Amino acid sequence: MEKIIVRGGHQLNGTVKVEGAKNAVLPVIAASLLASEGKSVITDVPVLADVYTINEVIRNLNAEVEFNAEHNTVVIDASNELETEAPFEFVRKMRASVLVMGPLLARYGHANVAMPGGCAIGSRPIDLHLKGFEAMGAEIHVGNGFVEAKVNGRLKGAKIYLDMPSVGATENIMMAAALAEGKTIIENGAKEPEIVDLANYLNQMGANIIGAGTETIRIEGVDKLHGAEHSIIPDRVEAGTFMVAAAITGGNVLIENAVTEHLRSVISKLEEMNVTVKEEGNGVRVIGPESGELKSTDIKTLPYPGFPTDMQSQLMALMLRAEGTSVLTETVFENRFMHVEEFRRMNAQMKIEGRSVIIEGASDLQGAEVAATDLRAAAALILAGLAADGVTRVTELKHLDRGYVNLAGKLAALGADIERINDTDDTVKPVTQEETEFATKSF
Ligand SMILES: CC(=O)N[C@H]1[C@@H](OP(=O)(O)OP(=O)(O)OC[C@H]2O[C@@H](n3ccc(=O)[nH]c3=O)[C@H](O)[C@@H]2O)O[C@H](CO)[C@@H](O)[C@@H]1O
Ligand SMILES: C=C(OP(=O)(O)O)C(=O)O
Repeated sequence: MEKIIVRGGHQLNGTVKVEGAKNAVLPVIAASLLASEGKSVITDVPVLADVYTINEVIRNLNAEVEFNAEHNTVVIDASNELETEAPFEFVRKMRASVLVMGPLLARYGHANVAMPGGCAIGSRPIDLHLKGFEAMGAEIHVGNGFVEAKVNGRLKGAKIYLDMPSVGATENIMMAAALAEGKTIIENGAKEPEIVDLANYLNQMGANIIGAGTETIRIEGVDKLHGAEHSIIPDRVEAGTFMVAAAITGGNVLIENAVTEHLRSVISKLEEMNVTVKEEGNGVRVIGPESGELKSTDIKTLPYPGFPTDMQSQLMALMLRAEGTSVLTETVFENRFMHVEEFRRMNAQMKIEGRSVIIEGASDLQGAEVAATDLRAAAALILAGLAADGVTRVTELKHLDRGYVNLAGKLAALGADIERINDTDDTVKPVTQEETEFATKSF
């Protein structure tokens, strides 16, 4: 079994570079299905399991995809006639596969995608995506584990109010509306930087979208879209994870490519906790306080620009080491506290009360064998391990590989005592880019 082994107590120092954002590249690759002519060239693509999965999804739909992992580039030619069915084997691995629905429906008037189902962080329905398609004239049929959307002729532009600013629904509707007849207005849309990145890519493809990044997005449908070149924005969650790694070890780390504008809410909480954060060059320098000087704080997760749910478990790890009582409230997903039990195995003093976790710090964290319950929980357990006494072993690394490129290797380069091992052959080896690629290819 693959494990990450962390021996805590080492300060992190040096420079680390952030990859392209997972949550930006997945919709961008899905959007490439809208191009009935020309090739798309996507750069700054992170080498992640989820990227291999979305590439497989669109290959299966008959798009041509070349992933040059060494150069972080994906070239997509979707000018062939495409299939319109995405089976469960892909959607099960990665919920973002549902993002092919908007493009297929808009281009072919038909999409049949396996129902994503719930996952470890919540039930995650797609009702808002479907309501949007219906408002544009699609008929929706749910049965036999699939959700099918059909329209006679083209989708028609519509005014769509989202009950909540769902990232995926905003993306799916924006992609569908790009090729619809007439104007679509999305109200109460998600404002995440990844939405802006997708809109920029769609506009490069010939779409006419304004207002992305605000709650009202206006899309004037066009008849055709073509391939385009696009580079993916840096991953704000990976950047935030390294910020916590520096803070929790009392280290001093320059995080290159971190976009401070995308990280305001995280930076503000780190500063409240007595962590120093300074913009430097094209990144951010994070300096953790001396041991015993981290201060407690309260955090509530919210849609952007509020505090991101994808940084909740990492900040929870930091709160464990802060003096005093911290309260962390999760409002985006109803069940994103599975990591609490794992932290408790590391001697964390905390309890769940409804949608909040009350943390009594500073806990004397002890190394333990812990299992990652989802992607960000995997990172958070590693972060806790950096500050724990003794050896922490983190298992269930398939979650980690979905969203972090070589996290163990990057932390080791900053001075952490960390390695990734495979128990079955007992060889202890550092994680290289090639190994990550190899491991993720077989997913
Ligand atoms: C690939 C990707 O970009 N994933 C991100 C995306 O997920 P994702 O796009 O799935 O997240 P959403 O913003 O859609 O979900 C937010 C909340 O809305 C609910 N909801 C969503 C859609 C819907 O039709 N009905 C409904 O009730 C969800 O169950 C959840 O409680 O945004 C989340 C919230 O920032 C992040 O944690 C994920 O990392
Ligand atoms: C929840 C996440 O991703 P996904 O929506 O792909 O599950 C995440 O990136 O933390």
